Amino acid sequence: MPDIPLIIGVTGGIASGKSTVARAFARHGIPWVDADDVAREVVEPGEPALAAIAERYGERVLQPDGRLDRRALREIVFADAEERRWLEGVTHPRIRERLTERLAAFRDGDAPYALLVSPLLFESGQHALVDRTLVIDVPEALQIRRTASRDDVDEAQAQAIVAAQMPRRERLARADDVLDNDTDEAGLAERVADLDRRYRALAGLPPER
Ligand SMILES: CC(C)(COP(=O)(O)OP(=O)(O)OC[C@H]1O[C@@H](n2cnc3c(N)ncnc32)[C@H](O)[C@@H]1O)[C@@H](O)C(=O)NCCC(=O)NCCS
Ligand SMILES: Nc1ncnc2c1ncn2[C@@H]1O[C@H](COP(=O)(O)OP(=O)(O)OP(=O)(O)O)[C@@H](O)[C@H]1O
Repeated sequence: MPDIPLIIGVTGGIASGKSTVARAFARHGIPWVDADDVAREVVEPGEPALAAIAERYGERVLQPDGRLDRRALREIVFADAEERRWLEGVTHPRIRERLTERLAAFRDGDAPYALLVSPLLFESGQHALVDRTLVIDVPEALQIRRTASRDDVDEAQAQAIVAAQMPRRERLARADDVLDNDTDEAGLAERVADLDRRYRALAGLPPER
């Protein structure tokens, strides 16, 4: 029997649909923490990670008000793997520390299970924080299309971000569960409802009434 509540690690490449899936689970009363949100918190003004980034790259990665210019940093780190590894070295330990705190609060709470949503669950070792993993899977062409239509990135940069992440096949091989998101939002909601029933059973709870 796992700890109650169970923590499910939800992962998938950029624009695979993780946030959309998390919102669908929220409709079943399931809370989540998103590693991308926590990654933003650790580079807020006053945080040591932002000071380290400013020291390495200077003014060109800061906005006039002193906040991080995310687009400028994105262009640096997705063009150069060494810079990306440096940035991860500065941010990931801090992200992990905060995720650990948030997950501990979920374990003390009364939800049947909770989600850790992270694009780099396997790459960053965050999978050690969860009991079970769910991979959101989409074909690469659809992933690139959804990235380019949602974010202010062109197709070449979307490709570079995908190339910086774990290959689809490897991620699938490591998954406990897979949610195929090559569907519309209604189809996605049905797949989430099935998983919710499964996770409640795994947590030793009756289905939602
Ligand atoms: C490079 C940064 C400034 C770009 O910011 P931006 O607002 O443009 O993008 P955002 O943070 O919303 O990330 C969008 C997507 O990019 C991908 N991504 C982000 N960081 C990485 C990385 N280090 N390696 C591979 N993919 C990444 C993820 O799929 C993520 O969902 C930012 O992503 C960052 O600080 N990354 C390092 C921290 C990190 O690894 N975050 C991922 C969650 S642990
Ligand atoms: N089943 C679906 N049908 C149609 N559009 C979808 C579906 N799932 C996701 N999308 C769209 O694809 C885009 C990416 O989805 P979402 O933001 O949930 O992905 P994500 O994995 O959280 O992305 P990231 O980690 O890059 O922030 C969004 O514009 C979303 O509305």
